[in-house]
Amino acid sequence: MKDTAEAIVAWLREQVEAANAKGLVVGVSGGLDSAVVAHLIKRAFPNDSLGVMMPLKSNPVDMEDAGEVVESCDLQSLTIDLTATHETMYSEIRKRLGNTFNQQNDRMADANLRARLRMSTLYTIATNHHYLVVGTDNAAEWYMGYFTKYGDGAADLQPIIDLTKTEVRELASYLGVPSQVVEKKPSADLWAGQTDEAEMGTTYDAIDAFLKGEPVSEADQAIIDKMHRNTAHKRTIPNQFHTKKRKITAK
Ligand SMILES: Nc1ncnc2c1ncn2[C@@H]1O[C@H](COP(=O)(O)OP(=O)(O)OC[C@H]2O[C@@H]([n+]3cccc(C(=O)O)c3)[C@H](O)[C@@H]2O)[C@@H](O)[C@H]1O
Ligand SMILES: Nc1ncnc2c1ncn2[C@@H]1O[C@H](COP(=O)(O)OP(=O)(O)OP(=O)(O)O)[C@@H](O)[C@H]1O
Ligand SMILES: [Mg+2]
Repeated sequence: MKDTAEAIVAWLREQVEAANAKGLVVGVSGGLDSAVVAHLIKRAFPNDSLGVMMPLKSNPVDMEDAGEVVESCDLQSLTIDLTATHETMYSEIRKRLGNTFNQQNDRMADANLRARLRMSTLYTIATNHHYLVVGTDNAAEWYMGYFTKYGDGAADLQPIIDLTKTEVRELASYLGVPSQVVEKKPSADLWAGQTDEAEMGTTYDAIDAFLKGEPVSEADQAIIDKMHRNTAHKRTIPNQFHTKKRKITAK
């Protein structure tokens, strides 16, 4: 894992230099993926890296773990509680939707707004510091489209996107991420009790096996194929309509 860590750190430095930026910022949730990215950005930019904790009715244990993550790599950090912001915005939207508000989609709409408020917060800070926003998607999440479009899926750089969840865990141990975070069940923490595997209906072991070209059960394969197909739109730029009448071509 030493080579992997060093290669990612070198790449992060190159990317920041190429963008004429000064450093890097990441959201730190107390989960595994952001813990790894927190350690990597600290290694890349010891004096120009920042971790942002953004509780939003979050499980207090996760925010305690996030605190231990930034301590474990001595990353500069700040906490911005988004609970009140989210409540104000979501209740205003609900009120204005009136009787067109769809109760069935309530939980997901609420959840995705959380991810997009975190994204907006990180970009506001990035602009302030002239930093780039670092994403935390791993290969399994990316392939499955298991992220909020323009929420946690939105970032300037994606340093761990070709690592399986197992590899992310190995890298975390190598980097010195606190053991309770390395061992924690992956969760988006967008609602109480949420876990990635329960929501997706398959396991990271199965997704990782599939990504490595190993056989998986028919049931797992069907879920993986379906989620990948249904989320193709998240991995591309938006479909564009081009009128042929005008001579402007913006690529
Ligand atoms: N074919 C298509 N072409 C173009 N756009 C299309 C589309 N189908 C949907 N869309 C658009 O995409 C939207 C749906 O996508 P999106 O908004 O992402 O929402 P969606 O995929 O429905 O939900 C996000 C999923 O990611 C999970 N998540 C989110 C955040 C963090 C984490 C984590 O692991 O920490 C996990 C979350 O639990 C949930 O399962 C639609 O509302 C629509 O606007
Ligand atoms: N409370 C939070 N504070 C700051 N950032 C957050 C918070 N919740 C989510 N995020 C950001 O959203 C990203 C996506 O969450 P996700 O759950 O996939 O990753 P994780 O929590 O780091 O790891 P795991 O998938 O193992 O739970 C996080 O990596 C982090 O950057
Ligand atoms: Mg998480």
